[in-house]
Amino acid sequence: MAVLLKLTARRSSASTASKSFSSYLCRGFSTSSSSSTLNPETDLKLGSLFSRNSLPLRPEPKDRNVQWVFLGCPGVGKGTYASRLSSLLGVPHIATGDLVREELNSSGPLSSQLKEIVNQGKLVSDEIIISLLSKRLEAGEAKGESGFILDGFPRTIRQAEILEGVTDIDLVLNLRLREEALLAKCLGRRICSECGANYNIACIDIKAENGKPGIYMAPLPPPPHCATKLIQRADDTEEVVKNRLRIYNEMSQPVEDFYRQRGKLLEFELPGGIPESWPKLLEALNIDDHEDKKSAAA
Ligand SMILES: Nc1ncnc2c1ncn2[C@@H]1O[C@H](COP(=O)(O)OP(=O)(O)O)[C@@H](O)[C@H]1O
Repeated sequence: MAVLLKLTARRSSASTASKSFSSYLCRGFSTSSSSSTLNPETDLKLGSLFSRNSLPLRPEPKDRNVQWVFLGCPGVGKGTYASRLSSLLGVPHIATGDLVREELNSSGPLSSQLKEIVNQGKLVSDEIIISLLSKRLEAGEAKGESGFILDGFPRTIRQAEILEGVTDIDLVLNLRLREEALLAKCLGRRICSECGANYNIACIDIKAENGKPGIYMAPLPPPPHCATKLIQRADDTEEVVKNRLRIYNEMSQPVEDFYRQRGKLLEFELPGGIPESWPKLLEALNIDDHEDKKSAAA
């Protein structure tokens, strides 16, 4: 597949490179409550993983794959677009929500604690998220992965600071969608319990009003072999989604500002469903992929 990435990576200044993850982590978490579950042995791994790739070993953009972050409200489609771009660019799509759900469904020690937090729509502690992300990056590194598209991380200023302290993020894409569509999209989300593919049974048709354009998003129905195996995420109920949206709106502004100040934030308003949005997103990202543009609706 012919992909031409024209994006000029915007990198933070080299001075940030000397800040180690551990110093951020220790400083950041030293003031956290006594209920902190910080495990330095595990949590410091994120820093060592990144710092193995950091100055003086920190590679130049031409030597490494993209390091992007996707921000956006629950239901906006971060997972869909991050996953498409990850296939196109050959970098892993790492969604912290998926890492949390894997841990929650395991028989690990955090499972019941996570279930309670996630099913109320609350955020998991920075310590746990960093620990899960560290493990995922370490596993990826062992498989020779390079670059990433992070989806759902960072969600707090502390997470953003930790990430900024240990590696260079080239671009932060902030996906936006009309508020009215978000709840319906979350409630319509379905997952195949067998293959894990994501579908959406909601048909969103918001008429233009008060100068705002209308928006139409067709459902993404499952093929017959998945149709009988669909499940819904336990946190995709109306009450929990409303709570997630409220918490996201509360926490996201400072994270957006953090990246805006560093000149890394790219705002992208979704104009509709995948067929309308995907080619425009590629254009906004300066990515040329003739084949993919043609098959956007696929
Ligand atoms: N970076 C993070 N910080 C804290 N909690 C997180 C983070 N990422 C995921 N979670 C937890 O996992 C849940 C599911 O995340 P995600 O799949 O990204 O959902 P959403 O559709 O709300 O964006 C969140 O509601 C939260 O409890």
